[in-house]
Amino acid sequence: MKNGYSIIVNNLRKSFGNEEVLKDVSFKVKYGEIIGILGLSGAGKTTLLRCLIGLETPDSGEIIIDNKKIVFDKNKSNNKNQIRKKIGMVFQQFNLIPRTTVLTNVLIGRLPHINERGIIYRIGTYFGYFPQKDVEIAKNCIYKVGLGDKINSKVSKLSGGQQQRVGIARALAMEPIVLLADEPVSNLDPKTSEEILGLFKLISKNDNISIIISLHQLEYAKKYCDKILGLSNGKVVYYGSPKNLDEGIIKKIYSKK
Ligand SMILES: Nc1ncnc2c1ncn2[C@@H]1O[C@H](COP(=O)(O)OP(=O)(O)OP(=O)(O)O)[C@@H](O)[C@H]1O
Repeated sequence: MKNGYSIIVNNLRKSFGNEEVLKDVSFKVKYGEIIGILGLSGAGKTTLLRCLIGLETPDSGEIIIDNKKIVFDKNKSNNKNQIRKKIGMVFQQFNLIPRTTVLTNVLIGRLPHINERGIIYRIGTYFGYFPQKDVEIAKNCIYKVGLGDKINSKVSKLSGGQQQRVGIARALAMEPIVLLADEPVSNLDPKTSEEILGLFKLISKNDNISIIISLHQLEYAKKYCDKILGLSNGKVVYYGSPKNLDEGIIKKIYSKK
């Protein structure tokens, strides 16, 4: 089991035009830790997650994932794709292919690994052929999220909570060391939201995967996260245990300034 930090972020800055959205953001995440990002709408939560997965290029600062620094410079050798394979993403809108089966959706999470094996494998997946080894990994992930009886069901026939479980299984099929989830429960009712957050917690502990979740509900963050990252106007105003969150800190997180 890996110890130490899966992600280290140092002095990250990101602007869009004249608006500086991330202002000197620094934090470290241990393997197996679950982090909740809290902040007002527009605080920079999504931008931070997008920087971590390489969808946005920071203006300056450092991101180290699994002890490897991400190279942002377009002119230098780019290791972004290698790093990206270590990070799975779970979306608010699930981002699944509704007319296909749970298994097919989860197998998509295997593509970065399969494509790496060469053009023949890549063509195979295009025609729906997936190596048995990858099918087994995908099935295991489906069992892990509690959908063992739905492997061949169409995603469109599943409830919202079940669809989000498929999204989690697809991210797990990448065999990541970090899972990022951007408001993964905003489209779910309270009971289902808690089930999904409970599943994240279980995965982080059982599989030693770090999970970073942006959340709008303070109560959920307190109940399910090991640490809270409070972002206000692009700045980290709190990083620590939910136990130490007091009224003053909560006010700071949810203030505009
Ligand atoms: N691609 C972009 N181009 C220009 N501005 C952007 C872009 N992406 C985000 N922004 C701006 O950056 C700021 C932070 O946005 P971000 O989506 O990161 O906030 P958030 O905390 O995730 O908000 P929410 O809780 O509403 O999702 C906002 O002012 C937003 O308009």
